Amino acid sequence: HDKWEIHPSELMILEELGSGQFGVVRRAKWRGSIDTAVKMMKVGTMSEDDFIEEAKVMTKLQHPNLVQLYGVCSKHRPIYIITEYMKHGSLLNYLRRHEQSLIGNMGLLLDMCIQVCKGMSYLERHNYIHRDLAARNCLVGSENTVKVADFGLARYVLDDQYTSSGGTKFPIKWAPPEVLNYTRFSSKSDVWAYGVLMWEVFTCGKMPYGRLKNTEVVERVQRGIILEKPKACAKEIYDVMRKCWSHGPEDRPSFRLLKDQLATVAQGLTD
Ligand SMILES: Cn1cc(-c2ccnc(-n3ncc4cc(C(C)(C)C)cc(F)c4c3=O)c2CO)cc(Nc2ccncn2)c1=O
Repeated sequence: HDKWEIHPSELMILEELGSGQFGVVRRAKWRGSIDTAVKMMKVGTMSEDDFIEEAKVMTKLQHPNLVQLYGVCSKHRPIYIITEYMKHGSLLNYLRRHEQSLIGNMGLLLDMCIQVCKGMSYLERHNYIHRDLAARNCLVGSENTVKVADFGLARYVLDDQYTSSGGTKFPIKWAPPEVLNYTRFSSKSDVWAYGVLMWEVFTCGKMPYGRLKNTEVVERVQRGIILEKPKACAKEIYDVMRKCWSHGPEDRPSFRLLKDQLATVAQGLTD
């Protein structure tokens, strides 16, 4: 019996949580009491057999700052992907909705960044690359817990508008030079994206580079022009962001190092 295979009869499907490029995601109760989110994968949007194979690995990735994959319903189409439920939805929407109460609270904003860093440090330790880290792909639960979601799923997207760096859906604004030029993903390209996520957090959900077109952003990133310091951000926090945007991946800190650096900054805030 495959542990990661969930029988649909164990799910009581409830309200819709949203719909992305993969189809609808709904809240569900699993085995009567466990709150879950169920992705009902629109056929043709993802290479399902490859994903189902990978799901066995993903269910083993367990950390307080990763949205837990509980399992899949893979015996029918569409397949279902069942994960942990996070009641406040995406970090991006949370930042935008709570800007007034968040903007002055540097300690809370920094804590959100540190939680994401812890989840990413765990993935880094397991040689697992996210490939689309951004505030929109993190989720907020009770007591301001923040978790990284949908890690690794980018590999199974079939839409080449999303997968190719020239595509209209490619996350250009979160991509470092080596990804823009050679789609060379690594934990260090996740670190670049993490720097942009920190910028999103300290601007309470602004769009990086404003309304600049993707071509203009590519040009700037390749010339070494980086995002400006957000007003609500202390200089030593911006210094950490800038290190994440080092042109060469080898000059960027690891998530492991970032975790220690941010903890030191957080300590400095409370002293
Ligand atoms: C687990 N989970 C998922 C979602 C939820 C809902 C709709 N779309 C998504 N998304 N969002 C983004 C997304 C992105 C990808 C990439 C491959 C990285 C491009 C792949 C996905 F499969 C998704 C997905 O399914 C999510 C994120 O997986 C919402 C939750 N919660 C709430 C609560 C209140 N209001 C709204 N959502 C929740 O707890």
